[in-house]
Amino acid sequence: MTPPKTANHTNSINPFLTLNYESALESLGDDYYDEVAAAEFPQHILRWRNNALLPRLGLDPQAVTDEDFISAFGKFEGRKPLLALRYHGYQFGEYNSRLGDGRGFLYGQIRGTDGELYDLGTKGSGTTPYSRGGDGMLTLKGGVREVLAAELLQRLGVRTSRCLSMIETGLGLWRGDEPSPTRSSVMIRMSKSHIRFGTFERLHYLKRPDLTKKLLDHVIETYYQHLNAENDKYALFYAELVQRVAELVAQWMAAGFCHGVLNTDNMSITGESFDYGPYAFIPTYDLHFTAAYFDYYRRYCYGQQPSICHLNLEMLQEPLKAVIDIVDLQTSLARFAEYYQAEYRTLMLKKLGFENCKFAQADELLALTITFLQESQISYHQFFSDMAFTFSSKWRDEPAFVMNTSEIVPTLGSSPIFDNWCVLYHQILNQFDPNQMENTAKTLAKYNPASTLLRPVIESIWEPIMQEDNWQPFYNLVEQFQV
Ligand SMILES: Nc1ncnc2c1ncn2[C@@H]1O[C@H](COP(=O)(O)OP(=O)(O)OP(=O)(O)O)[C@@H](O)[C@H]1O
Ligand SMILES: [Mg+2]
Repeated sequence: MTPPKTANHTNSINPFLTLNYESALESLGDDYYDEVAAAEFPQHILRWRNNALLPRLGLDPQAVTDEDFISAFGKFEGRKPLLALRYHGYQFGEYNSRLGDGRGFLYGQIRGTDGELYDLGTKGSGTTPYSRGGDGMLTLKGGVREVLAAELLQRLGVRTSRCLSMIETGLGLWRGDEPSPTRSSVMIRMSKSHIRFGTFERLHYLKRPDLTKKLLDHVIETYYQHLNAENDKYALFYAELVQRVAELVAQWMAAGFCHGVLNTDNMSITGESFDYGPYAFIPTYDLHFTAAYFDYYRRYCYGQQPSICHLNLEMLQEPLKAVIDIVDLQTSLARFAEYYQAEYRTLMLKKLGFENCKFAQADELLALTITFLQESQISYHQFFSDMAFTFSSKWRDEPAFVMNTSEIVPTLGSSPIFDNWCVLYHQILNQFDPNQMENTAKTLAKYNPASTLLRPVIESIWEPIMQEDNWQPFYNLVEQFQV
C-alpha cells in the first residue's frame, strides 16, 4: 500500500457506484434490518485505502481516486438503502436483546471476482435505532487498530475480514479508554457476511422459527452453496460451520492472537474473523493473557478461546433446533476438538518450518515447543521470527548450532528445556534430505513474518499520528504485512 494519493477528482461516475450490487440480504425483507441514514461529518480525510482489495471488486486501483473513496465511504453519496442489521447476542455470558448495528450499516453486497459475495459494512457511520445512547462513532485509533489487525492476520493466514478504507471525520469523541476528546473515523469493512450467531439468537428470542428457516436458507444458498442441493443441507451446514470455527480459533492461537470480545454478536456465520476492538497479540505464551481491560474474569483470555467458541457454537444450537435435529447438532459439535487440534498442529508445524507434517517426532516437537514457550516466557513472536531469520543448514551438524546466532537465545540463560528442544530439532532436521533445508528456510520465512503488532508497536504507530499527524510509520507497517 502506498499512502493515499492526492485527490484527482474528475466528473466521471464514481466507480464504486457502478459496481453490480446484489440485494441478497435486502431481499429477505425488513424483519432483518432497518433502513438508516449515514451521519454527516465535518471533515473527510482519507487515511487508508486498501488497494490490494480493489481487484477483487473488479476495480483497477489506478482508476479509483481518493475522492471516489471519500464520496462513497465518507459522504455515502448515491447509495441506498443503507441497512442497520438486527441482532442480539450473549455478551460476557449475559443475553442482550438490545443489540444490532449501533454504529454501522450494510453499505452494499458485491460479488467478488473470486465468485464470493462480499459485504461492505461500515463502522463509525452514525447512530441507528440500536445505538443505545452511544454516539455511533469510531475513534481514529480504533480504526487504525482494526486496519492493522486485519492486515497482519491475513498475512498470518487467518481467515479474516479486511478494511477497505478508513476516513478521518473531524469530530472529537469522548471515550473512557482513550485520552479525550479523541479523533474520529469511519471505516469500511469487507467481509464474507455480517450475519452473526446473534442474528439467529434474536429470531429464537422473538419465537420466529419461520424467520430462522428463511435466514438459514439464505445463508446456505449464499455462503454454503455447495451444500444447497443436499437433502440434509441444514445439518451439513452446521457441521461445516463447526469445522470452520474450530479452524479459525486454531489460526488465532497459532498467530498468538487474542480476539478479546468473543460475544456471540462478534461470531460470523461464515466462520470468518472480524471486529478487532480490544484485541492483542500475546507477548509470551500465556494462556491467561487477557486482551480487554474490562474482561475482569478473563472469560475471553487467550487460552479460553477454543472453549468459548465451542460454547458459542453450542448456544447457537438453541435457535437452530427450530430447523435441525438436536442429535445432528450434537454429533457435529462433538468433532470440534478434532478439527481444532488438526489445524493447530498443522499451523504450528509450519511455524516450526515443516509444510509436510508427516514425520517422526512431529508431535513431540510440538509438545516440547509449547512447554518451552510457556516455561521460558520468551517472546512468542521473536522466538519464531528469530528461527526464520537465523535458520541455517548448519543446524543439522550439531544441536549446539541450532538458533546459536539468535538474539533472543542469550537472554534465556541456562535452559535445559531449550537444550532438549535443540537436540530434538537437530534430530528432526537430520531425518530430511540436506536439499530439503531450503524448503524449511522458506517455510519458516513464510509463516513467521518479521513484523508484529504487540502493544508497544501499535503505540509506536499511533504516537506519530497523534503528535504530528505523521502517517508514514503506519503505511510502512501495513506495507510489510501486505507482502
Ligand atoms: N459508539 C457506539 N455508538 C453506538 N453503538 C455502539 C458504539 N460502540 C458499540 N456500539 C454497539 O455496541 C454493540 C457491541 O459493540 P462491538 O464493539 O462488539 O461492535 P462494533 O465494534 O460496534 O461493531 P462490529 O461488531 O461490526 O465490529 C454493537 O451493537 C455496537 O453497534
Ligand atoms: Mg461487535
